[in-house]
Amino acid sequence: MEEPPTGGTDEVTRADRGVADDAGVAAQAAPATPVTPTAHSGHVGGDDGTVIATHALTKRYRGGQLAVDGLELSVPAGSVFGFLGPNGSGKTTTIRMLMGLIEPTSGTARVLGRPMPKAARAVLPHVGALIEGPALYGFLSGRDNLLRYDAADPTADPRTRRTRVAAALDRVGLAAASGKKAKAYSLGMKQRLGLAAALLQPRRLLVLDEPTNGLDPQGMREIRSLIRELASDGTTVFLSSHLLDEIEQVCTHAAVMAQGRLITQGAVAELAAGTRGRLIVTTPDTVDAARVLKEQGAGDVVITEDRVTAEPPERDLADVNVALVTAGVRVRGFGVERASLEDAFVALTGEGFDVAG
Ligand SMILES: Nc1ncnc2c1ncn2[C@@H]1O[C@H](COP(=O)(O)OP(=O)(O)OP(=O)(O)O)[C@@H](O)[C@H]1O
Repeated sequence: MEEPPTGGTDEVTRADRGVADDAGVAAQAAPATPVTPTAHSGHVGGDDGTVIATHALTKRYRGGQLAVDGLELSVPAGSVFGFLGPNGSGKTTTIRMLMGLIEPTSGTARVLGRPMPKAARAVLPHVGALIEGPALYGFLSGRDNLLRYDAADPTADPRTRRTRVAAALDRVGLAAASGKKAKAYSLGMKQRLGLAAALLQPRRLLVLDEPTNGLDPQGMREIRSLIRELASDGTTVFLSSHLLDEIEQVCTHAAVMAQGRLITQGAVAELAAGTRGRLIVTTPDTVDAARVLKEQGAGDVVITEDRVTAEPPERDLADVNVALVTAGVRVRGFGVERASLEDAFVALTGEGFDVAG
């Protein structure tokens, strides 16, 4: 498919995006993209229990970069779905296609049961999005920023605007700071204000692109607990992240991307369970223990201080323990650590998970 004729960019439209900013606040994709539903918008579906479904979704940028390659994504309703991958693996490109901001080169994407970008006008009012940081006016207070967002939504009743804005501020814990100028907000507060904008209307789906990026640990915890709260109300949350532990902490489901391709997807517990954990032996006799473990068929034996870790051999681990003790190794601890999503990623790709920004 040809690129859309939008003045040399890959954008379908920038009409709904934020603009002015006097305080260096990221003025990029608008959260809670307000779009007028069309006469033929009708019912927005996705009733097969899948909120996002893509088929062979592919994006090749003009420069030739294959950013997303044949993606088959399936996001169940009610899930907190983590879209995980190192920087540059194609997450943002995928999200931009899902939100109808750019056209796929080939393949299809359905959001809430409708094709994107074709049905964007019908679908987007049901979707709250926070992409690449919220677009805020730094010289306006948090509350006034939200009032502007709400006013930009032609479906929002002006008579209930103030109540709606107050409720959204309260929801994200910004009620007390709502009179402060947005430029005085911390990064975490700006993210929360972006989330508040996405929550002005009831949403069936929230799409959050790296919502904790750049936040300090406290800010990360706050946003994560907010996401959990939102999900407990039944809203499906689709969030991208390059942080494995974030996905493990927050998400029920995940898809793992690497170099534009889907590596795996499914319930987080099952993704990790499919991978064997590591055998951990705690002992003062690490060198002997490492030798015995190798003799017993263990792979990737690593010594760290008083621990030897290894890929468990195929045999009964009770026999491995007996072999250690028989060889005179004083075993203080012996067990298999549950596999993490990172172990699963490494097992699937044969590579470490590069989180370098
Ligand atoms: N507008 C563009 N034009 C050309 N190439 C692009 C464009 N946007 C992204 N890319 C390239 O496409 C690939 C995927 O980028 P994308 O931003 O989708 O990845 P990502 O997983 O979201 O990474 P990050 O977390 O760093 O944003 C990268 O190699 C990137 O350089």
